[in-house]
Amino acid sequence: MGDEDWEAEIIKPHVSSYDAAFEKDMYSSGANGDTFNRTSASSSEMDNGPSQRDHFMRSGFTSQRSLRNRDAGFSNSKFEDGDSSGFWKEPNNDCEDNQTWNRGFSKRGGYQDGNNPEASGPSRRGGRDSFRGCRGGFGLGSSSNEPHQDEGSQRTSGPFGSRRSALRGTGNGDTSQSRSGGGRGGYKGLNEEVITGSAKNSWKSEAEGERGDTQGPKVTYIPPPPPEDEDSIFAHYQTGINFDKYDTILVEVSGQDPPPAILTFEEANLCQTLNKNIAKAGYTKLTPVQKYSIPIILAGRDLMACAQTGSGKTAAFLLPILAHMMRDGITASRFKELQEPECIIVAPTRELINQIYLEARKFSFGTCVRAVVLYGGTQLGYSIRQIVQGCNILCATPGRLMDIIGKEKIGLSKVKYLVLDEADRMLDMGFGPEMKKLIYCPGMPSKEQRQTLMFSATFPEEIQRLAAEFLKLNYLFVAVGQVGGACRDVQQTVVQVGQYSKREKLVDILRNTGDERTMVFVETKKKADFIATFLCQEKISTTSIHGDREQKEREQALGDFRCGKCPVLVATSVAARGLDIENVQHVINFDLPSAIDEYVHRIGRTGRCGNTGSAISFFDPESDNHLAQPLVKVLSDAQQDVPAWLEEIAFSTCAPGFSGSTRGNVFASVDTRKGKSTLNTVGFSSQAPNPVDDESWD
Ligand SMILES: Nc1ncnc2c1ncn2[C@@H]1O[C@H](COP(=O)(O)OP(=O)(O)OP(=O)(O)O)[C@@H](O)[C@H]1O
Repeated sequence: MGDEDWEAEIIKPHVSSYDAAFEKDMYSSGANGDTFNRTSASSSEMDNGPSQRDHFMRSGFTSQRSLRNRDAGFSNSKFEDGDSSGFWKEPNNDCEDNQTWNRGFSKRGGYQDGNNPEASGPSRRGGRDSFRGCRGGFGLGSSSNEPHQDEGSQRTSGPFGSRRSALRGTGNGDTSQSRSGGGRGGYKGLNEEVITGSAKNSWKSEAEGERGDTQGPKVTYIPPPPPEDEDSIFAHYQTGINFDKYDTILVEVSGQDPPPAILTFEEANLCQTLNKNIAKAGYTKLTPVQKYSIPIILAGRDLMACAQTGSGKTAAFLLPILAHMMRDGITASRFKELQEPECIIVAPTRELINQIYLEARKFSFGTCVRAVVLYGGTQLGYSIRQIVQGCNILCATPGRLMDIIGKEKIGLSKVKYLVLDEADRMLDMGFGPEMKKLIYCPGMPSKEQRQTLMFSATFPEEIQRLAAEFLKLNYLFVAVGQVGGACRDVQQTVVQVGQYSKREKLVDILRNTGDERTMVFVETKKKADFIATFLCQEKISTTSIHGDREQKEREQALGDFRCGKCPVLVATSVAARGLDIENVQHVINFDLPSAIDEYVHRIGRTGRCGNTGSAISFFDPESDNHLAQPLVKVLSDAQQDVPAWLEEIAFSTCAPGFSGSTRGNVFASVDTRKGKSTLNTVGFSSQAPNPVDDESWD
């Protein structure tokens, strides 16, 4: 869309780009309405490997004692006698010893002990689950070739993987979107998403070829409004049996003069409306990150907070910000041409920022604080229409945010709070430049004049150092448990599976999990389509989410997964961070990510808020050896069984400084201001995701 168009679009009614004929094609006749391209993954294509059965399928997986003991569903004999059709076969040497045993790494002790804006505005309603519609499954692009054939070469072999900076334009925001067909990279448009290629070295030519193409089809998608009824707004899932165990996790606060933690919501002294909303949301007890972060933010301090996945970081920043806004009053008015939000929240993906927005809307319910969300893949005019109606809390993905700033639809001079959720991702090579642009935008208050808050479950040291540019010198660092550690409520299992055996194993697992919600992570968009297609062919109701799907499809896929219509969601790393979906019981890493922090985020889609979950990861020694050491560390720190074979690989690929023994090092403080940490950082990402990862981000 050209610059000249958006004004008109504000006035004109819009229909989305949705094409009924296309939908009919794409959403027909699969298992449970799922669609797949029957010609694209024909059995002949899939069944052209060696025909011998993989030894591992007979004996390896079932020898995982912990798995069998803890989750009978996974230790079914199906692993021993799966059918032989339709799979690539793997020579039988991909699992010599799959026994799980402890060698001093696991079971090392338990948890460580450790104006009066209120009610004056129009009420806004909606719900946390804005993703409506449980219609079709997924539409698929062509995936006629086995994807791994062009992916293997992209896997990283070094500890930090190969890195590539994201290429972003600075255009007008409405973008051309490619479908996944043809397996091309995911050029998604200016500013919103990275330009990538699915084949080695292809990104460059694609970037050059498409960068100047701002004339692609208009993005006209307007997301459905979130539900407006109070029940939907405050819908929530129950905290799990381990919620109270959060209290035993050791918390360390570093930096000068931190305010004391609070123990109860009452101690936070929030206004009545906020307290009501907290109660309606079902929150009765603070999580550790909330106990420490809320008073720090209320005291006006800058903060970098690291706490495990699913432990309530969103409310930890939203509640004190809202409390301040209620106390200080707000200035935005729906009648102003230029909206000047007091708070800007950025997050790396569209679905995550939408989720944060819904949380902001929930907690600000019944107040005159108005939250707005902007993200790519939606009509720019629609974004602008949202803003001009009044905007106090602006939740945005970086690309769309910079577009809107460029259009002078928001002013930055009133910004008091800048929040970077998934901050390590927001500061890496992919988004870092955009974030720097943001803080140096004309009008943006300097770091001395604003409060900057960063949250994540992982905080590589290099990223912490980069963060200093955004934060006041005396910022506080809150570490809940092990920085970068996995949530202990997720039972982690790593199994050795060769590339060619993965699909068979996946199907076996999914047949056992049945309708239990399961997220399957793969490394590339093309593979996500391929695996989703394959699962549908296997009559497993599946949908997929990745950066090549149109936004409407992404939201629909998430909606279908949330409501259980499609209990299996195949995803790239676009869904790895932040997504809070009720009842996700299993995460399967069909492909391991190239960096361990990504692993921590992925498995954190289950086991949230004190609930338990399981994660199974397929470890392919051909491509994943670089992850062995950090994986051993993450498993042992989370008191999980470490397979002997994984330890062997970890020791054999031992980097200087890796002791193997992490005993006694359950909690390592890694506020970089305190000097070099004891954490071994091999395999921890410090910059950007590798080219395969970042193709899916926006
Ligand atoms: N004090 C609380 N009491 C009950 N539920 C809570 C509390 N705090 C947060 N929750 C709920 O816990 C779930 C996880 O919270 P949230 O999404 O903020 O986690 P997170 O730490 O940001 O996770 P991630 O690292 O994956 O982004 C949400 O459903 C949220 O509503």
